[in-house]
Amino acid sequence: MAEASPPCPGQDPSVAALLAVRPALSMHAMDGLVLEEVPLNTIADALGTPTWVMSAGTLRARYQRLATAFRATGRPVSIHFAVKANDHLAVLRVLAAQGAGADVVSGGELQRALMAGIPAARIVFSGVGKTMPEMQAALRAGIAQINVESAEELELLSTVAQAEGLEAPVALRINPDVDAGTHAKITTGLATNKFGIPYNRAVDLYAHAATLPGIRPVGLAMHIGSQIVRMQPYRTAYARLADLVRAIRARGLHIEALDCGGGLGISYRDETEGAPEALAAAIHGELGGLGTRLAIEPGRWLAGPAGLLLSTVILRKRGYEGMPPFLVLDAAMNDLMRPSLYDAWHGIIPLSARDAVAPAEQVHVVGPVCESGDTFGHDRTLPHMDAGARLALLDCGAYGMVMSSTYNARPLAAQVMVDGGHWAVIRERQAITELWAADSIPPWVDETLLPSGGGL
Ligand SMILES: Cc1ncc(COP(=O)(O)O)c(C=O)c1O
Ligand SMILES: N[C@@H](CCCC[NH3+])C(=O)O
Repeated sequence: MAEASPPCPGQDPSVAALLAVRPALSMHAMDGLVLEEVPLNTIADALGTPTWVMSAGTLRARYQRLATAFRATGRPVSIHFAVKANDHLAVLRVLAAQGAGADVVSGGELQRALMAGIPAARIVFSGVGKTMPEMQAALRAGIAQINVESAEELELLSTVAQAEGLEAPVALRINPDVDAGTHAKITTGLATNKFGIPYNRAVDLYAHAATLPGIRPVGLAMHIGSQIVRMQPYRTAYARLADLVRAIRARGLHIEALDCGGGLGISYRDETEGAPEALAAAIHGELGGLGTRLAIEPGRWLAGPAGLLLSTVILRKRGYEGMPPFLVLDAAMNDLMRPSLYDAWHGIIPLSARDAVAPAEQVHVVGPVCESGDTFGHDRTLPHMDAGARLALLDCGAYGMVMSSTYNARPLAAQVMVDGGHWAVIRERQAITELWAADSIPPWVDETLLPSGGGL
């Protein structure tokens, strides 16, 4: 439940502490907060706020650290970026150029991954409710593997594959009933979660899969949750996976692939980040001797620290006497949903060097949406900021812009990618007219407007 624990007032990491562990960010006297080599004020001046910013250099560096950690074990894994974390084509292209494949959970994500240039042979398809058209699209594209999450889905896939005259390479996603020790809303490997096939039914279902027309069972998959920073849950889950491989082989069945899922956590506040080297050791230790191909599906660890959300303080609002003031931002829960949904903590750094060294004070940081849950943090200790001050919300590269909505008729924010000293808009701010462009008023709705006469 790491993220659910409320931050202790007065104990937030300082700006200097946040910067110390984020190598792509630095504070400069004149330019203020700089990402790679680009002053973030330059972007905010040009585009306004709220605006998302992704660092291509950070994506590459993190991919390389992950790949290197696994190569060092002598058993490289195939890395499938979890597209749900950030599905922007530019992000996918940067990772694809490093060698990443993709883990997709919908027909839309499959199309995005293909559009970004990720080869079908490097795509796996997870998800608890794939539709027949989605299965059809995956088979026609010739993706590497479909991770099947139930006996019912297996039957459906067999029907689709036969109709297509194709064979589906299948891994059964197992629910190991292991507590990943993460927030209740982002755990996926417990018996009470909807994901995966009960552990004790896996071997029989694998044997059954081998008899189904159109199905070629190739392996097993597992994903126990997200924002996992301790290795023990992984080790327990992978030990169960190894038991299943041995049991499947004892039945004389062929198994060649293990997908170890994603979930590696990052340091939002002051948690110790999940180390790729430790994950590689856990996978190597539990599964390395089985002679199968190995894959992982990281999302947050690769993309989270690569993204920021720039925002401006609309106003400082005084509350009751003796209570902290409210900093009302122009970003809101419709942009970054994680704090409202999971009580998630995101670091906040002013863009101006002068603001960054202002005396610290306690504030509530909120958005303008009409929900009390529209908050980025209660009792946060931040350098004093006045109306008009700009700031960056940190570690928003995963599950940030992909979870945005237009609630309260707020257009989706612009997106930028930074690479060294370059920056470019990678998605324009949504125009307000796009919000109702697909609306229509049925002809049977009375179109005659009452003459104004009443009203306020
Ligand atoms: C099947 C599957 N794989 C991979 C991921 C990526 O998880 P994370 O972003 O925590 O690495 C998820 C999301 O939790 C998932 O559901
Ligand atoms: N969206 C979640 C994680 C869920 C991962 C997908 N199963 C987050 O922001 O942390």
